[in-house]
Amino acid sequence: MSVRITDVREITKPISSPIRNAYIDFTKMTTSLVAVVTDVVRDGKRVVGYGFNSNGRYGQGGLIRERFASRILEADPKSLLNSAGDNLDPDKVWGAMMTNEKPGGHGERSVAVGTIDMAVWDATAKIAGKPLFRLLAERHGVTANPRVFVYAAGGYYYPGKDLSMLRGEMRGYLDRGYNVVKMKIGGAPIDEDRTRIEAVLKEIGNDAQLAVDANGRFDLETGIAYAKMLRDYPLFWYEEAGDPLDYALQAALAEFYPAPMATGENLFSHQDARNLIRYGGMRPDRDWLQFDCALSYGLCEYQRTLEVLKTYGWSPSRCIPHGGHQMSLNIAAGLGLGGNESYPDLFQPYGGFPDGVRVENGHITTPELAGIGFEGKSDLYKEMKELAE
Ligand SMILES: O=C([O-])CC(=O)C(=O)O
Ligand SMILES: [Mg+2]
Repeated sequence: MSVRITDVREITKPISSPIRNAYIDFTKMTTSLVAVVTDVVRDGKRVVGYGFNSNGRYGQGGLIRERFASRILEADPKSLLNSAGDNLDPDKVWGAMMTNEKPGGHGERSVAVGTIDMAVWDATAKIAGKPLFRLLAERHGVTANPRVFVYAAGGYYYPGKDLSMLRGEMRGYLDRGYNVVKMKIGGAPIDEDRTRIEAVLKEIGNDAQLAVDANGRFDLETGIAYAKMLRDYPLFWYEEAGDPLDYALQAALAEFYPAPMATGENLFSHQDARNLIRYGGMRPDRDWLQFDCALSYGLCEYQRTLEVLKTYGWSPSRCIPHGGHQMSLNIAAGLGLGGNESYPDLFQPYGGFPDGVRVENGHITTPELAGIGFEGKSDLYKEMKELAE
């Protein structure tokens, strides 16, 4: 039986909206949708793996076409297979993509590779005829747990959005079964943010907890001023206060903020993750790590990141990835992460869960669909099929 990647396709799609966080607006946001086409047939259908990058970084069509897709297509097909020769070996495909790439400078390249890597894992699990989370658990010798904690991310700044709209948005998440919600801070003066936080806390009462996200906006002084304000409230976490690479700032904040903090969505390699753990003063008993494989060289690299964390005594259960995609849902269910982000009202059709999956008590149950499960989400699969089937 032949197993061969016959094509790697990319199309850049808009995921734009008028929302704004403390650093960027999303009026021009895009994503790369990628298809890895194979010559394998399962259940009478050609196996195609799909991937896309999560929000925050833009589509990567240029890099994908100029370097990463062509390296896969130019490689000896046998060099991309597992030792039995009956499936792709994602690490080998990853190695082919990264040929002649120097170390360091992890940025847009990591998004391009992460997007293709998602499609390669989707194809690999489909060829194996299993949900990706089951495949991952088997490979790591652990027990999968399809029940995954998810929280609702939103609370963006938005033209004309007043406190009652913010409260209504949060109430909507509670109505849909979430018990942790997240809102943006740092895009308004601190007193206004305090008022926004108090309004949301009043709305959610004891039904849910609130996390806040500054999107890397603060210098040390502002980060500390916010820490002093935020510690008056029982927050779920204080996220990405300062620049993602300013580990000293992150470490200094711990002196002013004893409650949980979260960061990592803008760290794109296991080396950067290691620096955060070495120098960022993150506390393994309470803090959260948000590395997002779709932005950071994919699951091949994410597994190396988890190894780094293990070396430093961190449990995978402290990881709740950024991005709200089904790929991280599978990693959470397969490898015991602490949960996954979700954007109930944003970045559609890319975010979210397969049709019919409901949030109950802040958890979902990952369905038993082959691959990542994109075929179970009809609006998303419609766009995917247009690219490759
Ligand atoms: O607003 C964004 O860039 C997304 C983000 O930080 C998050 O989901 O944590
Ligand atoms: Mg964030």
